[in-house]
Amino acid sequence: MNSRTLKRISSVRLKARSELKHEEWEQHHYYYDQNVVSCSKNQIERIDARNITREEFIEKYERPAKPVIIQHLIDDWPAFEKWTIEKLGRKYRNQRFKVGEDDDGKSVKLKMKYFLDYASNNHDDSPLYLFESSFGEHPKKKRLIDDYDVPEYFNEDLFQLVGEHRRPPYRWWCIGPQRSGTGIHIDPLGTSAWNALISGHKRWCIFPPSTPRELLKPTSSDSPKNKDEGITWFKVIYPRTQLSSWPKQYPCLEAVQYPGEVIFVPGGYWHVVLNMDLTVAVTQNFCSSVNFPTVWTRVVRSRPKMSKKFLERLKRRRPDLARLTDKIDVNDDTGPRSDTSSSSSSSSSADSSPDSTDESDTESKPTANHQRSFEKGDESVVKKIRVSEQQ
Ligand SMILES: O=C(O)CCC(=O)C(=O)O
Ligand SMILES: [Fe+2]
Repeated sequence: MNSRTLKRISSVRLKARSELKHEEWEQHHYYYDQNVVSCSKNQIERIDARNITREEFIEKYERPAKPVIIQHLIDDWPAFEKWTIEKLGRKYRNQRFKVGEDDDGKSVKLKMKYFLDYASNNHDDSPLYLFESSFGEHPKKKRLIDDYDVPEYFNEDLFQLVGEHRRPPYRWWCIGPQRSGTGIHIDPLGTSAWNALISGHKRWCIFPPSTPRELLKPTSSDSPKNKDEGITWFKVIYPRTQLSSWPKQYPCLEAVQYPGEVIFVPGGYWHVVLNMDLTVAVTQNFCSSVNFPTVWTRVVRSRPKMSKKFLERLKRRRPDLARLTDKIDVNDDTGPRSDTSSSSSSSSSADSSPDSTDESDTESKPTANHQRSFEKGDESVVKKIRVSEQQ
């Protein structure tokens, strides 16, 4: 790393992971372990988008909530030419991108030129991950939007109805150094996701929604300072999933995602990701008419203000779904869960007035580097929900 990069990285590391001392970034020597960034499993079904219509995809994969890797869905994206590391380094050289959050939940940003130097030249156990959701609102960074299109399979996007400024964050542009990743989680608000890989390789493990979180989540005793990192999961939990004693009803679906492939993660599924080499990807979460009942329940509970606006817009634009909300019991807990319930009591006291404010504004995608704030925000949301349920 060049000395300017080193200087910027030291400062960013301190802000993004204040719990780690300088030498602790490399304490496990994962850089020297090729095993964790290798994988020969291929347990997620693959399909070829050229032979499957949107309607077939919805009936065969989205409605039955089947994780699947889709080939040839994004072959015509300009991103394959535009998002090479060299071109990104030139076009966005001095633009600052989010690589984490500080202890107050504020974005920690780094210029592209420093991040790319760091990405290819660090020995960190779980490197910083560039994970940017606000590129659409930025004069220069918004050019990224021209380089891809939402695939037809996923083009129903009901949160659009509430407006760009009111809707929860929904798209992330990501550059992941080797060994960076996303710890085990379920995506927010019951939404489903697609994740399109432009370059590099991602190792995925996916588990059914019913899998108990206690089985899947590393604890502080597993790894005091790194329990939420993707690589920690692969080191600590993954080996257990491969034993004959692992419960058969919670199968681990493991696969490598190759460049050009899109993975579909249905709402409610647990997933964990490790970047096996330097990756460039874009991912979006969505609410469609298929996952609407679950998402509606989650929105009413954790974003009451937004749910009112959403219903108002649905009445005009999707009266069928607006009518459906009358039949959904938002207190019914049998539906897919979130990964929010926790025995941890680390969150500060949350007030119990779910109708006065939306509670989960802090709920976001749990990248390794902002997982802590996701947990914090989420914890308080859960507490508030529990309080409101008891009332
Ligand atoms: O690191 C990744 O590519 C996975 C991201 C993910 O699952 C998420 O953002 O919810
Ligand atoms: Fe996710």
